[in-house]
Amino acid sequence: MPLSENQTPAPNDIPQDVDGLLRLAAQSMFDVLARSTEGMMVIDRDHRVVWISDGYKRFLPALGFAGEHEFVGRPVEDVVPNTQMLQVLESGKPVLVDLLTNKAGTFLVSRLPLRNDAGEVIGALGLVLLDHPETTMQPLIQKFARLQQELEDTRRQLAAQRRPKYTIASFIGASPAALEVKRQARRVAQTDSTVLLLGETGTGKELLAHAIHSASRRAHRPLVSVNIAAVPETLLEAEFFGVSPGAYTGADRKGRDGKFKLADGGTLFLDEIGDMPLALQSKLLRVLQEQEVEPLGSNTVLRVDVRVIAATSRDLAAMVAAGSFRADLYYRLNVLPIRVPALRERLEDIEALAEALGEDIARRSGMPQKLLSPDAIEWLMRQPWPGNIRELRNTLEQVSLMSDDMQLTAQHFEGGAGLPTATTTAAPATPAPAAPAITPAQAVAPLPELIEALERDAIARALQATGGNRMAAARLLQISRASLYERLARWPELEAKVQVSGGA
Ligand SMILES: Nc1ncnc2c1ncn2[C@@H]1O[C@H](COP(=O)(O)OP(=O)(O)OP(=O)(O)O)[C@@H](O)[C@H]1O
Repeated sequence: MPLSENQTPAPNDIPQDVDGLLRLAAQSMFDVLARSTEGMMVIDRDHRVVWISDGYKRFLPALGFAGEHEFVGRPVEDVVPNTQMLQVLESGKPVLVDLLTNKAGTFLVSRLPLRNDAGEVIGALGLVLLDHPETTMQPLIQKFARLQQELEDTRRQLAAQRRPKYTIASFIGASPAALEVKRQARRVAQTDSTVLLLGETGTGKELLAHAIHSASRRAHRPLVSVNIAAVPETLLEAEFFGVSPGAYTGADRKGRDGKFKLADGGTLFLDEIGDMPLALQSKLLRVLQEQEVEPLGSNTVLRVDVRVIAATSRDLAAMVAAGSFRADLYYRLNVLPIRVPALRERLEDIEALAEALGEDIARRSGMPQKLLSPDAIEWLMRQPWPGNIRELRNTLEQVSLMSDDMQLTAQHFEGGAGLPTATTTAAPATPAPAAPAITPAQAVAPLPELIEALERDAIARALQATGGNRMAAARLLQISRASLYERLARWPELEAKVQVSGGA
């Protein structure tokens, strides 16, 4: 029915020949492209060149052809080196932008499949969008090159940070106990098994983990560390296994690789494994057994090749007995245990350690290295060092910085700040009895008061031993960081002993 003048046609009624319009659009587009691009060609389903545009003809001499008659009619792969037109014929998928380089130059090209009404691929269309894109696309290429350079620099910096800081020779000491540790470290470095480093705080477990990694076949791959005690429990799972894109909104929207993925091909150092929450222990066990991780919010698994070195200052066997550490994980970790001796078990190493630590302190502070008199060495050997080498280092650093003298004697240490936690006259085999926290006069007092005095005193000593480092002090006391913080809040006078930066 004809429309009256003031009637607007409903979209469905458009009395147009849509097919005809589309054909026209295709034809116009073809003509525009044939004229405005650098060149165009069509091949049939037998990959023969059936047509080239006028623009394309100027490439023929560079491709080695005198004229169109030598080129058209021949298989495209015979006349255009490196062509990818056959792949488009085979896959039926367009390649919208690609770079093609051959003896005629480098070109920015597009390739589109041509289909008949039944949808079958009956040929392909090739477009040369830009001739010598290296000059025409210079600004874009420069920007791309700059971004690539920045990415490369960042990768290099990250690799440098992940490079092992220590080798086995960095573990100073020639005592039988130290030599035995180094022998075991060298031996386990040859294997790919899980290593468990057991020892008190500050004995050099982290140093050994780096050393084992750098002596292993994985040395050229990353060493990634996670201090389990330092990561809030709620974030640990994402930290370990990563987050798949879209699992969360906000900062993690794009997804994030977990430490296992980052350590792929290398080593993962799990410090303070004893602080691992029970729920995560079973997941860690699965990863150790299967070498597969499942990022949060994803239902695919990633294969990883990671060697785990775990460390703890806690008594894992006792934790297993108490039910706070899974027995199966403990056995899995305990394949190659190395017990790192306390400093008081290898007092003969103190001189060499003090020398090496003194050199490092001087280098870092920019001041000349101080000499230690024989009586200073003897004094150092008489201390119990509950904070081990970290405590020895803190003491040396504080006494060196407090004095202008070039030689440090026992007197400097006896009167200096940062004294070790207890002084005895004979070299002890076990920690020396500390000065009593409770005097005889207080000895008969309400039990809660006595316990509180003992606790306060123990915390003060631990903070002193660790140079005010709260995390190390909590480890030394074998209490959680949270309970140390709670006690520090209760006894503000102890806060004065906390390092400004070492609170961790
Ligand atoms: N044998 C050693 N030779 C030289 N320096 C050492 C040695 N052992 C430890 N150190 C130094 O002592 C400090 C503490 O060592 P490290 O962090 O490896 O101990 P840790 O056992 O991992 O301690 P924590 O359990 O508290 O994390 C570091 O500065 C380390 O370089």
